[in-house]
Amino acid sequence: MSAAGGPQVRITDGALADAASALVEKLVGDGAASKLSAGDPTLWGPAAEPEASKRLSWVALHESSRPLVDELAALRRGLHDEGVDRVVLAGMGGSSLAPEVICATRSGGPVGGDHPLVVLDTTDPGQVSDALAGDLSRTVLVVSSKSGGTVETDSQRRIFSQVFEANGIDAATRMVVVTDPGTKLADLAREEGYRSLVEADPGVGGRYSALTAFGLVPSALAGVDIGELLDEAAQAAPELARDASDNPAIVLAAAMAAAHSAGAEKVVLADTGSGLVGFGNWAEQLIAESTGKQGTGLLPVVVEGPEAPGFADHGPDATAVAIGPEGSGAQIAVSGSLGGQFLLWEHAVALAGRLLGINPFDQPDVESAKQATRDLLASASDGGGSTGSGDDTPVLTDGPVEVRTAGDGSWLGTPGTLAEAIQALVDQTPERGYLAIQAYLDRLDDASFETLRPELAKATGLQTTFGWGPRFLHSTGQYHKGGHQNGAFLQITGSVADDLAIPGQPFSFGTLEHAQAIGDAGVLAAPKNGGTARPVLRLHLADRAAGLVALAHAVREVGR
Ligand SMILES: O=P(O)(O)OC[C@H]1O[C@H](O)[C@H](O)[C@@H](O)[C@@H]1O
Repeated sequence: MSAAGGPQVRITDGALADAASALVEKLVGDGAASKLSAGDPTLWGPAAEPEASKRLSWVALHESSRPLVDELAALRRGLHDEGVDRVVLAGMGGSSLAPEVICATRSGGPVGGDHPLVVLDTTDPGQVSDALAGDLSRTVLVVSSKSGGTVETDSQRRIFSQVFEANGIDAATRMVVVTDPGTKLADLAREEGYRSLVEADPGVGGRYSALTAFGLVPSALAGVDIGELLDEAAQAAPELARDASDNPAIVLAAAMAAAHSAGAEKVVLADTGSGLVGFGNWAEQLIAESTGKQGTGLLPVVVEGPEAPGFADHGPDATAVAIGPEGSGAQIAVSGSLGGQFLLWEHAVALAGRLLGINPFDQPDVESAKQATRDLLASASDGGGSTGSGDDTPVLTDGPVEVRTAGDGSWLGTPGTLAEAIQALVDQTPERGYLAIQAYLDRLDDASFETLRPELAKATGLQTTFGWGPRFLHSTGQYHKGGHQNGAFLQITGSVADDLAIPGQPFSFGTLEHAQAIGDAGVLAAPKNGGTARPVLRLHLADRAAGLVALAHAVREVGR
């Protein structure tokens, strides 16, 4: 039995438990759990070994991150002594998802609470402006990037720096950098004399970095007791290292892999009262980016709760996973403390990678969308501002919504209305496929767009994901491009009322956001590995609020 208080995994579906048992025994027999906990890089085969040998330090972070507890407490005290207590985090994917969950969970909710953290993981000009409009006299900017070269993070740093100075604040005193040793960002932090440079453990990839400086620096500055978080992980670690059939990581890995073998590649995640806030948004990067490659993988579908469409009523292509107590409809229930669940899911996904036969530490398709964006920006600055092919004539304009496709859009035909266009996309979705809504908007001011996910899932019976762009590019984007090629994509962009220049760059935030959307749409639509092109419907909203109303009405007319 698992130790009391440690993470727990229960397969509540008898057929799935039976199917998983052979894989449980295989992992136990291979000694996979103890090898993983000892940092053995051979578990994923010879091709993955070079990468794996640089990516396994996360198994011991509950010990190696300890020195950060006192170091960060001192940094926080220094800032507080100067009245600086508003923490803004500039970072994408693995550099922001964990601290967002940590701060929201320890505050008891996503907004406000005892440990507020403003997470800036966007290029949407409105959302960037709102972050800049807070009380700058009390603000510290944590600039987090493992590679040190992520364009969103660099752009956010540039504009904060400019606006601090414009307000008479010495920007260098308000910048805390988290990055790997030797990056350009580390050099910059030294040259500019930034307040603090925290070099992270380079032996940990972004999505496994919750308990490195990437997860801990913003959380500690926001006042979270990070020692307690490490204690929770330390309590779970011995459980996860056991080569035993009740090791929760083995059970979870075996269940996900057995479901995958049976054709259920979607993992539907619903919180059933775990007390963890937004945990699914962290887990989805770990699952999607680790497994979604070479035309295979597990697609995480984060839903609003156990009553949401796609959870209890899912079809044979999905497995319902409760984060929290098991409830009706769940086939797997996962519970435990926040630190314990971080470590549990990391172990389980790494072990599932072994069972699926993929390397869980690379992300081979993420770069393609970044390159497409760079190409578009380069042609825009040559050609005077337009982002090129993305500004082509709409196939249809229905009220506030302009309708376009990407790649070979012949599947769309000549729709007469927005509803007909969405219906055409749904009709293109393969049997057991999925729909992905990708909204390049302001995830705070435009939060109501999230209601489109359950509406579309209900109307079509298809598993449906929702991602905010460009945030999802660093999370589920790998799966959408490299995983099972059975997705259909509904991309939404919106008009920008007040664009913002990016200091020192030839493009603005609005241009960058637009180029990211068009760049990714082109990559999604392009046929991969000899496969066929995938449908991408691009909707541009000339008016965001009116566009949402039009979309909501259109979705109600859709069916399957
Ligand atoms: O931390 P950074 O180097 O800025 O990277 C942020 C994110 O960028 C990419 O999209 C990777 O695929 C992610 O795994 C990573 O978390």
